[in-house]
Amino acid sequence: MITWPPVVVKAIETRTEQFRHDPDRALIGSGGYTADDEAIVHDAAVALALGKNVLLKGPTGSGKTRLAETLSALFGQPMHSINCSVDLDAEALLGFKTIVHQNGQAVIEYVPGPVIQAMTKGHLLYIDEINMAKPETLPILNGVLDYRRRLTNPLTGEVVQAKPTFGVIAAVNEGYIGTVPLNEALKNRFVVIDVPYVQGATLKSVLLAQTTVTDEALIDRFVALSADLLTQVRNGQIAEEAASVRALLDACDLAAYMPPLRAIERSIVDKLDDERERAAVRNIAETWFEE
Ligand SMILES: Nc1ncnc2c1ncn2[C@@H]1O[C@H](COP(=O)(O)OP(=O)(O)OP(=O)(O)O)[C@@H](O)[C@H]1O
Repeated sequence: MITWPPVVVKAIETRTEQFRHDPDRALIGSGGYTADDEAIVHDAAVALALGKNVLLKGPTGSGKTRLAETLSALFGQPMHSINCSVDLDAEALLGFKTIVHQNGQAVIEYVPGPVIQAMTKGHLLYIDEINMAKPETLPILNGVLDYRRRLTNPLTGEVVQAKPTFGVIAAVNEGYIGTVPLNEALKNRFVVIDVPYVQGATLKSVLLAQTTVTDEALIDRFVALSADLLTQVRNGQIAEEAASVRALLDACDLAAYMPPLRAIERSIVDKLDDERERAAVRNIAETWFEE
């Protein structure tokens, strides 16, 4: 159980009340992030309550999105999402103009994008894969992340000032062996929270909660497999996605219907390109599961 400091308790109470009847309530996260270290959730919540931008840093499938959803659920605050590797242009962030017909007349209407919506409604904004943002997108994001919380919307010419509860959570796939580094000026605007793969008893509880497998002995072997895979990742022997919790959840789910080694082949091995890495994962899996 996390003991929340008063600043978080107050933010939870006021925001839960503020967004109780919000038309975007469907955008409130579902929660469910389980931490090895409670400081992860605690510190991220404190930073958000203080109006700071939070950067979740961790390898693929480590629960960053799940953690953002959990923070949204904690504060009872709707969250709008953008993915910088998909939502590449300004339109995807800020919105677009369209022609609508009103009383037989064609009028141009502005449809606000997720950044503008989150700012004007005081919601949370989740920016996934922020390190993949294109150089031309960065000025928009810099303005939003700035302490002034203000931007000039090029589509309307309006200066948009964010409501006080507006908060930004960003995520970057920066793992144990490093990926695309984040631009320093951008990183500087965040409080950074590391989100590593959970292990041991925490991983077991995640697998029990999110897969259909109920056989604890089988789950224990998957947890042991994960620990071994992670050691090999840290040694630089295999790619880090091989130790992804997401891939492990897939393997567990499949293992309810097929031999575990086949489930591991489909969920983990077949995602790796390098034959040496594939063999390494197979070898580790064979120490825990029989043909
Ligand atoms: N600590 C955790 N607690 C609860 N669920 C977790 C945890 N870690 C991983 N998961 C589960 O693993 C899957 C992947 O998690 P999620 O999508 O949040 O990862 P991510 O870090 O955002 O991945 P990516 O960087 O690829 O976008 C989800 O099904 C999520 O529920």
